[in-house]
Amino acid sequence: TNGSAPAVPSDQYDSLYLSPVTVGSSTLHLDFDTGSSDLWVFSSLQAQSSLVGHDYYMVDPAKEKQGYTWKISYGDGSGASGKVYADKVVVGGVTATAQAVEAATAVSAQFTQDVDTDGLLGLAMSTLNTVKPQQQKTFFDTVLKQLAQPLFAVDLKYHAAGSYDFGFIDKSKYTGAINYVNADTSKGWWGVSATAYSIGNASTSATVSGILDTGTTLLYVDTPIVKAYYAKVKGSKMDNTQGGYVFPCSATLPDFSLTIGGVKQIVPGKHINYSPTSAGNCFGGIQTNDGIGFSILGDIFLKSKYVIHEMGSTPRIGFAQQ
Ligand SMILES: Cc1nn(C)c(C)c1CC(=O)Nc1ccccn1
Repeated sequence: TNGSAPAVPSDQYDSLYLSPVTVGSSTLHLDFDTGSSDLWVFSSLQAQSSLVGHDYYMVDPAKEKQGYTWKISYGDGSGASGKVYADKVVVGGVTATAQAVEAATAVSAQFTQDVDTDGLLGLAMSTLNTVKPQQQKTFFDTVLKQLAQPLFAVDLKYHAAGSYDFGFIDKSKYTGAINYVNADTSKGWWGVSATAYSIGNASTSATVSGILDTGTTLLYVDTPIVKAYYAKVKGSKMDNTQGGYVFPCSATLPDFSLTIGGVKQIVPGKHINYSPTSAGNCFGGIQTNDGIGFSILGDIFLKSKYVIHEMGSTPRIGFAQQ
């Protein structure tokens, strides 16, 4: 069986995208995350005060995987932990009958405060799954064999609802050719490399290695590239109190592109105006990766493309223009 689930922006700035998932007998709204590999949910194991505003998973003790635990921390300092259950998970009509469902007992403030997000559904390699004593499969790995093709496609949109397709490529969702490159999955992520970047119509040769990450809002690249980009934005500055580069909301932002597999993958300048700040300027969608040693191609990069993640004998990534 193949299937498709909507990806709805959680707010007016596309901070994250939420997809409806049936977990046991509840429908939760999860953030599908190609940068991690745990399916975790807000649950009845948590204090009631943490559940206000959230939909949550009503655990059934009979389904608990006794003695199993999980604990995840993300690069931005957020995290969660809890216990593990085996239950039915349905995404767009695709059913995993005994999927490892990681029920939270504790979650960090970033997640508790975001009342729209009821958990995450990881879509990176299962080698990054945090469950102990036995690592568990992602939803995609669990259903892989029942899909017509071993792939899922990501169609995030700018200030609009997109979708995640499982098992098939939807020709109505892209124009032109799909450009495929091999994925570097050696670190558990969907890794890609670019051979150049461009700001406006000026191109610079450089190696930009990064991971595709639907669970990250912005596009994080090496500091020299960030500086070169905002040098082209009048009135822009690094604002440490806001935590990144800001600029006048009236500024014209140049397009940015990464050349992957010989093809320029363009991020329209308009997409790089992420949101207004509390200080009356606007926060940039391109920010520094703080020397973590790789780039994070988050939603700002992804929302102009249809991106196929194919787990064949050689994992591949396909890029097409929306
Ligand atoms: C924002 C960021 N900074 N640094 C160093 C990294 C690695 C990130 C990406 C990140 O943490 N993404 C995330 C956060 C919560 C849930 C899912 N993905």
